[in-house]
Amino acid sequence: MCKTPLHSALHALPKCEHHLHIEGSLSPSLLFRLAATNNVPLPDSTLDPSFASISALEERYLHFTSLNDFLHYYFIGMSVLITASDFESLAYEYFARAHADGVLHAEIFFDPQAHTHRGIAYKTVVEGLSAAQKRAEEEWGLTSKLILCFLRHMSETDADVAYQEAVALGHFSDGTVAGIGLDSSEVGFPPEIFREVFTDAREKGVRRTAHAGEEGDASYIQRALDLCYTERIDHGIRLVEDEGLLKRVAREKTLVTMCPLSNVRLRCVSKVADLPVRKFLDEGVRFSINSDDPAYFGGYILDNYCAVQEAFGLTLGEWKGIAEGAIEGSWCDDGRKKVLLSKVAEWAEKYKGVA
Ligand SMILES: Nc1ncnc2[nH]cnc12
Ligand SMILES: [Zn+2]
Repeated sequence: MCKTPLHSALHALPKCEHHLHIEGSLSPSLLFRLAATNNVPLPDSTLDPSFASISALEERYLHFTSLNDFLHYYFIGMSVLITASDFESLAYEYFARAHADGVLHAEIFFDPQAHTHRGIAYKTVVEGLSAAQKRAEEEWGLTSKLILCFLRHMSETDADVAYQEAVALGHFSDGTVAGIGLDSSEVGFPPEIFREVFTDAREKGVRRTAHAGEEGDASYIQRALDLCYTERIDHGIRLVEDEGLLKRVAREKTLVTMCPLSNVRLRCVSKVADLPVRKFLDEGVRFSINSDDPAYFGGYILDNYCAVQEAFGLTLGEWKGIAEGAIEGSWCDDGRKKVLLSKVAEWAEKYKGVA
């Protein structure tokens, strides 16, 4: 339990999560269990002692030095996911945890190329994730969307193969997949490499987002917006380096999906208090708070909310505004948004006077 006196109010606050890599919710214990069940060899622990035990791997996750250092473990980790049922269990466990943290709507990333390149069919991945989404909605009323992410360290041709597979299966037109995103190593892989696929997505009415301004400078954000027509920016913390761009993002109400604990673990900032939360609030930048890869970064969404509260001491009114902005920036329909907004209003009424 975190130390903030607002803990129960933050717990009860109706939340939307927009920045969650489902493969990043694979805990070391599940990783070892699936490696054994599926007979997937893990790296030799004489070469990398992190793989000697669950606790050794957990300990290693405390010391990432950069995004690329983390990605090395992230891609090894997901190699244990083989069957549709593995993907279903992974996503169902994430939804259970998100529900317990007060998430009512989640938009989750998946990395199809990381699976197809090791022989796991795109259809297998989506079948498992969709089954979990259905169960989460039936059991808890937790609505969700899938966002197909392209790995930016791979070519645009490779991204297009993944994209065309989803198009051919009708996954964008039938709503199985709501949108596309861009993740993996940022610096040296600017968004415009993928402009053709993003342009096609825009023409087809497919929603678009991209990681930008995590390790890359503010120009990555500007290029994602102008050359890939992204409607959201994932991370976006380096927006503060370009005052004009920041004002534009505020004016255009572009949602920035922040991930505080991730930014500290990957050393983008040294502490949560160094993130531009106060600046974004003062300038009217719309943002949500998210967990990114919770099994790797030491916390799920509520831990991230609490970390922000401990660092910035926000008021209930400010949290209400953040929650409303997160709903407005979601990709669910207007009916669902209305329901979510009314729950935030009920929350504000219930907790008024607490702080
Ligand atoms: N924080 C992050 N940045 C870029 N790519 C990712 N893939 C998973 N987590 C990521
Ligand atoms: Zn991310």
